[in-house]
Amino acid sequence: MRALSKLLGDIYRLSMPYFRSEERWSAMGLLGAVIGLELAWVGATVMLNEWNVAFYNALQEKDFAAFKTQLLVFCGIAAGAIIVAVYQIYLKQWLEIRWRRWLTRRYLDAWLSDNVHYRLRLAGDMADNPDQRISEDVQLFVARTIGVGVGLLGTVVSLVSFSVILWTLSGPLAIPLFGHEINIPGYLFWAALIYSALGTLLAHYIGRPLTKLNFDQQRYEADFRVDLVRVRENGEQIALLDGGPAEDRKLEGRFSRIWGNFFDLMKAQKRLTWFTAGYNQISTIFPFVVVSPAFFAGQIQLGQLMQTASAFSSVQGSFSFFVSSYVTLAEWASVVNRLTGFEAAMAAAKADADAPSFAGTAHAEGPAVALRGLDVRLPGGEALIAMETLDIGHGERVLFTGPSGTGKTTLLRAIAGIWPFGSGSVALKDGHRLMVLPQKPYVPVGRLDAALAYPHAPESLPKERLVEVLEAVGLGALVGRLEAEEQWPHVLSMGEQQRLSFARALLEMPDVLLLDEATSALDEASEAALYGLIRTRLPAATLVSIGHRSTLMEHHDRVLHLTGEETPRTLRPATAPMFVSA
Ligand SMILES: Nc1ncnc2c1ncn2[C@@H]1O[C@H](COP(=O)(O)OP(=O)(O)OP(=O)(O)O)[C@@H](O)[C@H]1O
Repeated sequence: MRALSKLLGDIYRLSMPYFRSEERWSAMGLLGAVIGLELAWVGATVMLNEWNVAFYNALQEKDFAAFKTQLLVFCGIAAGAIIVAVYQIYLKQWLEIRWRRWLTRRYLDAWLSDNVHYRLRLAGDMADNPDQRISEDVQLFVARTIGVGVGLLGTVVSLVSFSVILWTLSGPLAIPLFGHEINIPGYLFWAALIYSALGTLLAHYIGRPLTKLNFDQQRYEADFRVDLVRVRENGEQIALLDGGPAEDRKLEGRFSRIWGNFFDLMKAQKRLTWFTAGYNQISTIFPFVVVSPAFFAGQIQLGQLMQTASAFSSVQGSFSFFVSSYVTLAEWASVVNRLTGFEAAMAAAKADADAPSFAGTAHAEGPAVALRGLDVRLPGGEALIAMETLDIGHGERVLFTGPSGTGKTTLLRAIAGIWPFGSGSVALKDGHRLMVLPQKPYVPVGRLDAALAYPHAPESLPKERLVEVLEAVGLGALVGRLEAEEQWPHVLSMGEQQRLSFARALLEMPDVLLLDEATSALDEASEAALYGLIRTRLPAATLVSIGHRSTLMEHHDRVLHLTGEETPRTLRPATAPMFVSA
């Protein structure tokens, strides 16, 4: 019971924001129309129920004129029902796609703002496969909420309407007990209620494992898909390493989880189907069994028999809503769980982003970058880097060196404000803009000018400017393909991608530029040319580089070495033989 009220609470929390949003009027209008049509549908079934009396009595009495009239009446009711059915589906889908659009936009905004997507990845398993949650789960949630919600409402209205009819049609049942007669009014209603309540309890008991199995199934499917995409994206490296068989084994392992869980799902569904199929078969005949004694006793005619049986099956059908929709309800519950978990994980990541670990107050006077009391940690809490004070002056060029794995990149992440683990203060001069050039630049698939201008729209920059920076970084040969749509991350060599990254810096003109082995794929002459370009084009920019090459030294004013021995590590002026502090 507690689980049910939690589920209902979660559904309310997930649904309400849309009906309170800026789209609330269209949302409520569409929902109102869908509900109205659902009620009209129930109205049509009530009319059909009444029509049963006249129609079957006409048959029993071989009254051809009445039969013809009733056919016409039927055509009228059926025409109305057809219009209702068509427009109900149409408007339901309209509401569905609008709601999905709104929710998708909301989730995309939340996921992509404040680097929540990156924080979620660092946080690990809290929200697996966000891609699946934003695409499939949102669609399923909206479809199921409208479908089940409106269906449930129709069921309740139908239940009330037909219960009244059934109660009126069913006389009291006299049961002899200890020499007395007990009269049960509306006994047909009670028979339908008991029959359905038993069915519901049994369906719930048998189908209970389905919620968790559905939840797991969606997760395993998504994991499998993500690994397939990784193979596609890293095809070249896998081919060079001859990693096909290894990927095959891994994917097979992934699929075996789908396979194993699906078998459990099949078994659970089979057990439930044994029950629901049997239950549905009995349901077609059960009303006649209950009503027929009155017919054979001559108390009612065929028309009344048909009307009563149809009212009985409507009441019993309404009561059995839970039995017939158990699989859908189980799927809905697991989607609600997944979205609730996703929202909670995003909210936690957003709260972390609002109180960043390394936030410092921007200063009006002082160095370009000021680090104070830095304590950078790993996600598990282990100390990585500790540093009391480091000031980097305006226009200064500093090189961080140190053995691999000592934490240079993580330090840069902390300075850039995306690393959430640790404490301390990183402050920039007021109004200064910071940009990072990573070792492996992100190059989106699509047009080259979009990759170059990223994250801005290419139209926001004059084409001559794009051409000019492309030529400046030595990619002049690509000018003719600026508007070509290609798989640029696969087409461009790593060195060319690093050049593209420098071109972005020329467009962006940041005040502080962090370069994380940003020239590692280039020859020394090209590296010197690109650093020279930054020096001439961005003479006032403060540079913080990470690198292992000794040739980098000549492009920097100061070298700081991250020691590899002790933990937490700290930056000291370089004394290692390879580097001499400038
Ligand atoms: N997301 C993460 N989760 C767990 N550990 C991490 C994560 N990112 C980095 N680390 C660990 O932090 C340590 C420092 O990594 P980092 O990439 O900062 O080193 P680095 O000095 O830049 O290395 P390299 O010179 O090889 O690029 C490594 O031991 C790494 O395994």
